[in-house]
Amino acid sequence: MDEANQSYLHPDFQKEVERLQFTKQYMDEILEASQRDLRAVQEKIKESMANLEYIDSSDSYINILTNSRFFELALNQKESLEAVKKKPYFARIHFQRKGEAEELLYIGKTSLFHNETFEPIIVDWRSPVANVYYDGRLGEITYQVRDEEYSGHLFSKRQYKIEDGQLLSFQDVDLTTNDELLQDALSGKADVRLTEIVATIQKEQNEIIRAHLRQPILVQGAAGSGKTTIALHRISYFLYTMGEHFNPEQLMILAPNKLFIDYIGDVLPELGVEHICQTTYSEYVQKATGIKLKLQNPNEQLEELVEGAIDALPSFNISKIKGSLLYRDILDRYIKLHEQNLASLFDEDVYIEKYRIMRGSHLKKLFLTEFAYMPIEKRLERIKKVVQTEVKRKSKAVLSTLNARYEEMIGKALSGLRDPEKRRQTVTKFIDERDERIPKIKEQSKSAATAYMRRFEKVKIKPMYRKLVTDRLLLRELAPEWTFEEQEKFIRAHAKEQWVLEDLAALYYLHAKIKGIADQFKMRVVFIDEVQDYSLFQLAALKAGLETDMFTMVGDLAQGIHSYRSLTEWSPVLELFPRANYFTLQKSYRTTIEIMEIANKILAKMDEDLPLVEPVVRHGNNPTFIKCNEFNVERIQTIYNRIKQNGHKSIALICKTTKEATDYTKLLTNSGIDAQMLSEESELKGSSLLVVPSHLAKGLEFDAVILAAFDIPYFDTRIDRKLLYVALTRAMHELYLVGPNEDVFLLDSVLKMSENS
Ligand SMILES: Nc1ncnc2c1ncn2[C@@H]1O[C@H](COP(=O)(O)OP(=O)(O)OP(=O)(O)O)[C@@H](O)[C@H]1O
Repeated sequence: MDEANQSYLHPDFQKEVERLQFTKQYMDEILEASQRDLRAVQEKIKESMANLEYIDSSDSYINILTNSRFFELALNQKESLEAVKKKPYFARIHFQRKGEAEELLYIGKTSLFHNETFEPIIVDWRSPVANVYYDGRLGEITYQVRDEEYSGHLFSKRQYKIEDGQLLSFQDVDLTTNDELLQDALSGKADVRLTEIVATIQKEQNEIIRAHLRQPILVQGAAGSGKTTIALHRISYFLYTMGEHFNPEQLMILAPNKLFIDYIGDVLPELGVEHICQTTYSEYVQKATGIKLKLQNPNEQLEELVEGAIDALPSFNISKIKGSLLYRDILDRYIKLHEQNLASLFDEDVYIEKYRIMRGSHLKKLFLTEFAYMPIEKRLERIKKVVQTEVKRKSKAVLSTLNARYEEMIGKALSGLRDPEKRRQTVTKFIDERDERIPKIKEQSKSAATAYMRRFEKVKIKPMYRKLVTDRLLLRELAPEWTFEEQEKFIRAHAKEQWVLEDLAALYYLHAKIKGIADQFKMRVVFIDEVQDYSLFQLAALKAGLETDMFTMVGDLAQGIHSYRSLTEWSPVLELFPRANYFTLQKSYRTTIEIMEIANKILAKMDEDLPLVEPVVRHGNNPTFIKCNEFNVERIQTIYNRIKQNGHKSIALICKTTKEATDYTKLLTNSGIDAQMLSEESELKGSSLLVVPSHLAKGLEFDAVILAAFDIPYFDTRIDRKLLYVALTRAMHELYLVGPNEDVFLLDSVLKMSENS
């Protein structure tokens, strides 16, 4: 029997039970107190936090109070509080900070402090000292709090299994012990959606979660290495550490599709993250630019390629070109041209009546130089303000000079002209002239700026872009790198007005450079999952529009099924983000050793030189090949039932294309099987057999996967190898391959044959 299972025999067991009891009781007290007298408790907590800076990262009472989320929960959400009460902490460290007394710190999902003794009852997993738990080593250690280094001694780490508020067992861990909590977490997971992993975050994952928050990061991580999970934990850590200084609405996660947002939907609230923006690139761009587009299905092209086993794409591949930095350069030239056209309109000066108020050349200089850091139309708005101010100031001067001059002329006429009739006539003439000019000047001064600026018409981005892709002469001027034939091909491809995903970066970039991104869409921090499916220009456009490089990007080149239009290597991304820290993750936490062995065979066939994935030690059934010449509902049902009997809940039938998925779903449902075809708009339900086109399976995971290939086998092409690899790596526990032979899965006879075959 292992240590954890006999922990009730441990001399500390009773003490640990009492500690849990005490914690829960204290939580109840806080809950009651918070409801009784909110203000008084707040004050007390403020006082008591004053000396605990090194435990939480906060630098003020207010922050500490914010960090004590437990208290907030107590105030607002009884339900969440109950959830925390069921499992107040998952680990304990026995730690001595240099120069301080030894402490036992209990680590949980939220912090809780004693408001009289000032002692931490639970320390938040995101707090600096909790890093000691994740960092791995026992003995002398150091940790950082706001760039300052602290040192101390870590005597022991203990992990707890607590369920429904009851202590089941605990285990002391060091580097030599098998991480039981992790094993448990990996084998017992049967959720359709992703979950939080705070209790079992591994050292290399922790390094990414806590990597410098003011620097971009790029992670190349194997399938199932926890990229998505880590990105979400980093968001939680980021918001916790930034505290009130950061508005969560300015943080954006970009996910591949709506389905994926649903898939990760549970984790963020579990991690105390709220109000952040979760969207897709396409949705974000359309909102930020205010341009509504009917986009062609971005997977159509992929499906055409995989159905036809097309491997060699033309060298002038429009999708790829639209994602390149050369395309950005072409747009830059286009913007420059537009800028020059506008600049030439400044050749005229600003006048009121015959008085020159401002020189056009000065305004032109403002436009092209001083204000050049702003988007074009923002510059024009600023220039209008400059003109308005100047008109106001100068028109006052003009008026007072004119008034004075007329006064003088009238005075001279009165005193200098002897003939009364002539005097009267002259004076009247001056008065009439003055009375006519002055109001006119006043009137003109009100509208002079607007009248001058009228020549600068605002552009509409969509037609402006459409002109670029359809106007031969313009393209000749702006894309001299392309041959005549390439230019013609490009123009022909756009004869019909059709919008594709690849146009979004261009539209966003034009909008950003000409109109600027409105504040509510100006995210300060961006998290991108599946970043290998982005083009360099998509990333560059976003970076330019948001004017920040604060991106956390995670992806896997081995899963780059859209590489015909997106990234194939990381080096250009690192050039685009020169401040970025680059990390790699090689271990897979999702799949069993047996499944990973098969997936690694496909990985080894890829052109990219990616190292094989190391599965975390966890065994399962051998993947099974079931020979079947055509799709057979009964066979699928037998496998489905077998998997269910094995106790697994989330089960997917992965097909190569959408068409196959649609056909098979029909066949299954017609035979009374509860099958649901997944689409980008679906909501995830765990109860049925999910039929999933391979491209849509990316990012998701299932207890068991049945991979079917009949009509369209996986070809030995670049894209198909990746699609197949994605499909194989979705399975956590069981994998079945159903098809006429193993070749359709690019495998030779390495699989165990099913007894039923
Ligand atoms: N430290 C951990 N403790 C427990 N479970 C973990 C840990 N790390 C990852 N996992 C689990 O491994 C699975 C894979 O994680 P995740 O989906 O985040 O990986 P990924 O790298 O994004 O995968 P993919 O690239 O294939 O989409 C999830 O079930 C996650 O909960």
